[in-house]
Amino acid sequence: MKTALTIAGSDSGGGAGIQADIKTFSSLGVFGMSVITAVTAQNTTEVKSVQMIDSQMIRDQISAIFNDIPVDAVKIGMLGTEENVTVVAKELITYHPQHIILDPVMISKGGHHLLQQNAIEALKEKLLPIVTLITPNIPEAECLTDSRICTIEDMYHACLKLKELGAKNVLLKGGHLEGDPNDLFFDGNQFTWLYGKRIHTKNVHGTGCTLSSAIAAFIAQEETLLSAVKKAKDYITVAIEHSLEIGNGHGPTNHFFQLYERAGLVDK
Ligand SMILES: Nc1ncnc2c1ncn2[C@@H]1O[C@H](COP(=O)(O)OP(=O)(O)OP(=O)(O)O)[C@@H](O)[C@H]1O
Ligand SMILES: Cc1ncc(COP(=O)(O)O)c(N)n1
Repeated sequence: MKTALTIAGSDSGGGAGIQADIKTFSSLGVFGMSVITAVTAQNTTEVKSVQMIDSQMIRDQISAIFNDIPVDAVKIGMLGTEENVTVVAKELITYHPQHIILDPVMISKGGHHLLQQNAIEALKEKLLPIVTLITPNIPEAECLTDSRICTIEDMYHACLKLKELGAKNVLLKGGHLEGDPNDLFFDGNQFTWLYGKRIHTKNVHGTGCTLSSAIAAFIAQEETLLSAVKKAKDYITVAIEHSLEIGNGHGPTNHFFQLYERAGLVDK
């Protein structure tokens, strides 16, 4: 069985972070493992508090896994602090997994900062150049490239700027712009649009986490990067289409639907 590792924060509400990642891995038939970087007290309406895990513990979790279990793909989500960014980059250079997908999580849907300001430079310098793919949303790409992204043209420019910063492949998610959520994939040479249709729902908690984990799961199963990205876009679209009315705020996406579908329990 193929394996995937998520290095991310825990979401007690179960919709984003480690919990969304592991659900995605399982739903896509990949054995999931986790390195927890932070514990958040969170639900569908807010992040109440955050406790960072110290960097020695993060190092220990990473080495425990890599010294025993083959890792076919890594997904990185919330890292929180500069220290965590540095230790994760250092360990990944040591263990050198073949595929690393970086979702540069900065701010939660509710506006809570999940990455300290002084960690952004470290993420750009130490992590961005060593990953296979970075999957920023529009505000994250604006922060990383120090530019405004309002139009399609701006999206192309942001991808080129991320390449200048050392990114090998970019998936710039367009969900935060008006209109349909079209994402732009750039492999350093060619641009490919992944077109979406906006689903009108408030239940979009953890969509970025789910998308990046699905990419990791497909890459672990030996899809090409472009194919993994396309299949992951289909996965998140269905997961949002069937998202769950759980909690009073932004509810989670639905990973179980895929399992029901595979088992022939529902019609597509
Ligand atoms: N309402 C929607 N309908 C259909 N697709 C959507 C919708 N919102 C987002 N998407 C898609 O979901 C994926 C995740 O994008 P999004 O921009 O929500 O990421 P994000 O902001 O990083 O998510 P999060 O921070 O919630 O984890 C992208 O492929 C995006 O196009
Ligand atoms: C632990 C953790 N990781 C990531 C997110 C981003 O998800 P969202 O933007 O939907 O709040 C989150 N809220 N919590």
